[in-house]
Amino acid sequence: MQKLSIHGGTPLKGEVRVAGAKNAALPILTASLLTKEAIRLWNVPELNDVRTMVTLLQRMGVTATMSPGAVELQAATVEPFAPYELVKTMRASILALGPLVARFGDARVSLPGGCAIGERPVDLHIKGLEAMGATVAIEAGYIHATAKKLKGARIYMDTVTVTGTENLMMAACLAEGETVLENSAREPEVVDLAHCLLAMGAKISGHGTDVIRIQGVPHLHGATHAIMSDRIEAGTFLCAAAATRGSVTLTNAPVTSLDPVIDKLREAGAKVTAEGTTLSLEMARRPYAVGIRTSPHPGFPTDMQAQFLAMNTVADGTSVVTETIFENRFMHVQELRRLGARIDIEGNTAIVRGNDHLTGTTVMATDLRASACLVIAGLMAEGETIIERIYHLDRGYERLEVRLGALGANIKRIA
Ligand SMILES: CC(=O)N[C@H]1[C@@H](OP(=O)(O)OP(=O)(O)OC[C@H]2O[C@@H](n3ccc(=O)[nH]c3=O)[C@H](O)[C@@H]2O)O[C@H](CO)[C@@H](O)[C@@H]1O
Ligand SMILES: C=C(OP(=O)(O)O)C(=O)O
Repeated sequence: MQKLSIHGGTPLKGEVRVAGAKNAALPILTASLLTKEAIRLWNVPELNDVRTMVTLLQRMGVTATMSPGAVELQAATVEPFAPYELVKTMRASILALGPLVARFGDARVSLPGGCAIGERPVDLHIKGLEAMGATVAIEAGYIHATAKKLKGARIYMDTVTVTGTENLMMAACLAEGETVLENSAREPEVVDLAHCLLAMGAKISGHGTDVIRIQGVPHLHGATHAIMSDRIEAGTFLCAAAATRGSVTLTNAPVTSLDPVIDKLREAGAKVTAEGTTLSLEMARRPYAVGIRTSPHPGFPTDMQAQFLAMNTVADGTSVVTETIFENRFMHVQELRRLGARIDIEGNTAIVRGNDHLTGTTVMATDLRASACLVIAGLMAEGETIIERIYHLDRGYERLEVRLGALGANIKRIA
């Protein structure tokens, strides 16, 4: 199994281009199931999750051609079935459910099961499809949804769900009549999906707000779409630069969707400037401790909590970090403690007392952003940090060690 070896202590310096967003690419890839015509995507990140999604689509009969940064898909004939062996490696496979039942009237998608960061039920996806007239049964671990023709409905979601909103928005595109999604997610990735669907001929308004209206159409057509840049990858580079007291410039950066992250970096003492899609950060001092409370967009993203927690371990002062989205998203804390971090957990809150240094040792990554957190900790720690189980990292970061190496980090992948 591959590992990362990091010798910490070098401030990150230089320029890096932000890749396409994993969490926009995954739903947009499944949107290809909504039409028999070709969908051409640009700025597609080269990630294991993207390869898994393309494999899943190919397994269903979709033809896919991948070239660096681009994917072309055509779902002319499809077997609407997503098997457990692929769904269990990537929860986002649930995003096939809405498009499949909307276009083919019959879909069998494996239930994703639990996850290292929380239980992550999909009840709101199912309730929404039922409200649109689908019959949904759980059969031997599979969600089996059928509908002659989905019908538009007013759907209220009592919890803000990103993939739930995306699944229902895609399904509603081919439903009869109008669907209104109340308390829908406002995440930039939902908006990017809406832009792709609009290019395919969908009638959607209100994306980016908490009420999305979709007027169903009989058919969608082919389209070309460039995936938005990854705000979480960008935030991770910024956080790593701030934590190592470095200076970096990001190009192709999704600047406006980074407001909550930039705000906290400035509070930590970083100088952050933006010009067009270029974002620069300079950190001249030990970071100040910053309080974090995760919440749906435009609040502070849960996918950046672990990286800021890493920075807070060496900060000047004590911080309180509260995770409100996932009930078990502090698995990185016990690993950070092994590096010398002083963190107490009380329920969904971590209290971090800043230490003036961390010391390298062997740690284990438990999920995607926990891996990024440990990389940042390794970049700050004295001596060598070995990170095991980095397959989590490869799900969502494109050649991270190569790009950090180009910024001066002493980091390498070892067998
Ligand atoms: C592929 C993708 O885009 N993943 C992102 C997406 O995950 P994902 O879409 O899975 O996360 P959700 O927004 O659905 O989850 C938010 C909360 O809603 C709960 N919930 C969700 C659905 C449901 O049917 N019932 C229910 O109770 C979840 O358990 C969680 O507590 O949004 C998360 C929250 O920003 C991010 O961390 C993930 O990176
Ligand atoms: C939790 C994440 O992804 P997923 O929803 O694909 O597990 C993430 O990107 O941090």
